[in-house]
Amino acid sequence: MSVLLETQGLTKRFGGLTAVNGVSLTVRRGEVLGLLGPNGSGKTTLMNLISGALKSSEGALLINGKDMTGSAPHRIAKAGVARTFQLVKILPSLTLEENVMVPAAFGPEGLWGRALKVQVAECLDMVGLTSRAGQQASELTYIDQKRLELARALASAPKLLLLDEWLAGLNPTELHEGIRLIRELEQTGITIIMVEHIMDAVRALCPRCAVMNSGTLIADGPTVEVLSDPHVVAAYLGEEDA
Ligand SMILES: Nc1ncnc2c1ncn2[C@@H]1O[C@H](COP(=O)(O)OP(=O)(O)OP(=O)(O)O)[C@@H](O)[C@H]1O
Repeated sequence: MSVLLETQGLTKRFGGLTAVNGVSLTVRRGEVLGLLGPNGSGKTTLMNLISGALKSSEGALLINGKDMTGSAPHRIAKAGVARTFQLVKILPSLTLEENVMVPAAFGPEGLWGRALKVQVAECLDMVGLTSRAGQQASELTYIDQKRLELARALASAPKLLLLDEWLAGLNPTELHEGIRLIRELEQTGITIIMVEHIMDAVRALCPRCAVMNSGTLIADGPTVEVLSDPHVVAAYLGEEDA
C-alpha cells in the first residue's frame, strides 16, 4: 500500500499552548486509523491541520507525496481530503438531495448535470438515505443527520476521510448501524482517520491506532497492542473505555 498522508513534525501553537507538538504520522492508502487520546490532547487540532482549517506553526503535511503545508482548505479538498465535524454541519432548510448537491457541485469535483445527479444518488445510497432524498434535513433523527453529513463528505469523492467522533451520541442500536456503515465505506478502498472515544468501535473498525496526549503522539501501532499497552490504558484510555 502506498503512502497517502504524511505529517512530519507537525506542530500547532495557540499563543503559549502547544496543542499539537511535533506529530509525525504516516497513513497508507486503504488504512483505517483510529486517533485516540483524552479530551484536549490535540486530536481535533491535528484533524484541522490535515484538512487545512488551521495552518501549522511548524512541520510539513504531504498528501499523495505532494507538499501541502500551509495550503488552503479548498486546495487540500482538491487533493482528496474530506471531513465530518464533531458537531454535525448540515443545511436544515434544504432537502437531503440538495444538501449533498451543494458540496458535489461547489466542491473540488465541480459536478453538474447528469454527473451531479448520479453522484448525489450514489452518496445518499452509500449512507442508506435514498428513500428520503426529497425530505427536508431538519426532519431527520440524529443518526440520519450524521448519515447525511457523511454523504456530504463523500460528495467530493475523497481519498482520505476524516471522521471526528462521528459515532458519538448514538444509542447502542445506532452505534451498531454506524459501525456497519463505516465498514462498508472501508470496503470501497477509502482511507479513513477516525477520532473516536468509543473503544468497542475502535476495536471493530481500526486495525491500527495512534494515541495523543498533551499534543504529542505517545503510541502508534496495531490496535490490540496499543490498547493493551499498560501506559496507554492507565494514563489515557481507562476512564474513556465504553
Ligand atoms: N482555536 C483555539 N485557540 C486556542 N486554543 C485551542 C484552540 N483549539 C484548541 N485549543 C486548545 O488546544 C488543545 C487541544 O484541543 P483539541 O480540541 O485539539 O483536543 P481534542 O483531543 O480534540 O479534545 P476532545 O477529545 O475534547 O475533542 C486544548 O487545550 C484546547 O483548549
